[in-house]
Amino acid sequence: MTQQFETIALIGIGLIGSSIAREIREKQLAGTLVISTRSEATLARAEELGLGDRYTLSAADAVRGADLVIVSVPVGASGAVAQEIAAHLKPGAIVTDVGSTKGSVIAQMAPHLPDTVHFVPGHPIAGTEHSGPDAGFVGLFRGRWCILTPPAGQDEEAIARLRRFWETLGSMVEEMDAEHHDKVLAIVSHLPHIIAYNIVGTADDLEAVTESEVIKYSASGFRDFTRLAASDPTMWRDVCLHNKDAILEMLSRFSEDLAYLQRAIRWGDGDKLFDLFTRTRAIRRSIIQAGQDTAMPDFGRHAMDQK
Ligand SMILES: NC(=O)C1=CN([C@@H]2O[C@H](COP(=O)(O)OP(=O)(O)OC[C@H]3O[C@@H](n4cnc5c(N)ncnc54)[C@H](O)[C@@H]3O)[C@@H](O)[C@H]2O)C=CC1
Ligand SMILES: O=C(O)C(=O)Cc1ccc(O)cc1
Repeated sequence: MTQQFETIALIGIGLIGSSIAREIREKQLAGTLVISTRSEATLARAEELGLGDRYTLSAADAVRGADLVIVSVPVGASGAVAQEIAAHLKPGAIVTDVGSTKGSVIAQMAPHLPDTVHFVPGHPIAGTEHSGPDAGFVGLFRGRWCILTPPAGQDEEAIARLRRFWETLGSMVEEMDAEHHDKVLAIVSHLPHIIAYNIVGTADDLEAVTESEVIKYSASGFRDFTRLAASDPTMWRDVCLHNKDAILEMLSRFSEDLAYLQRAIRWGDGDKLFDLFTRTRAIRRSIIQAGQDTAMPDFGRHAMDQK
């Protein structure tokens, strides 16, 4: 493959950062790949794994001379990273991130970044419940969406270069505004994780009563929840704190619908239950039939946007 950037700096080398690093190396997308993270042990591990060409604990040092800077840290740390790198960025550099929330990352980073760089926030909708540099792998982004949320008026060439980068990693790229991103992701990604954390927590509380039955009889439905509930606590604490409004809005809709379901069960209203379960089964089947089980569902932009 052809080199796309002379120097790429990766700040943060966990699941996402190290997956990107492996792709860059395999596809030879950078002349030089510089890796930075704040923990000495993680940086040493990245070096052992041979993920980059140069390693440094200083994010400021890492971005000097870089044409593309990718920030891959928990969203709550993005402001501090932006502040640290701002004065050392090369004019004309593209600065991006991979954070699961976009409004908050933009609010934290943009005020620090100089006008001489192109800020194009991004979010690959691909991941696992694992974290750290060992968890990454080539192919994570293949066939997955990557959403870019550039501010209005951002340099088109910078957006096009970043789009091409993600497409080279196998992603399908879509652009949308940060507010819409945060609402869509609240329902398709953030709520499922919160519900998983909650149901596993509830089962854990019940375990005192049922002894070890929760583990013993856990069927695949419960096991699926435990996978999501094993996701990184720092990352998901930050997602909850940094997409608060959209998550609370979706949680309140969810609670209303759950109360409807609860009432149907209480009053033995089998028709209501059957109708809902039939509708949801059709949604799953249509996704599978269209071969789009990796695609972002179109939840209807207008419905999502109205409060
Ligand atoms: N895990 C997932 O499935 C996905 C995560 N994301 C987003 O990607 C970002 C990174 O997540 P993961 O790679 O999963 O996390 P991770 O926990 O595997 O890695 C985070 C990395 O950031 C470093 N770090 C933490 N605070 C830092 C700071 N202040 N300065 C410099 N480095 C710092 C850690 O040492 C580690 O190298 C998060 O913003 C997350 O929301 C996006 C898509 C999927
Ligand atoms: O592990 C899973 O099922 C995920 O949902 C991964 C994931 C987690 C966070 C994101 O922002 C995007 C994807």
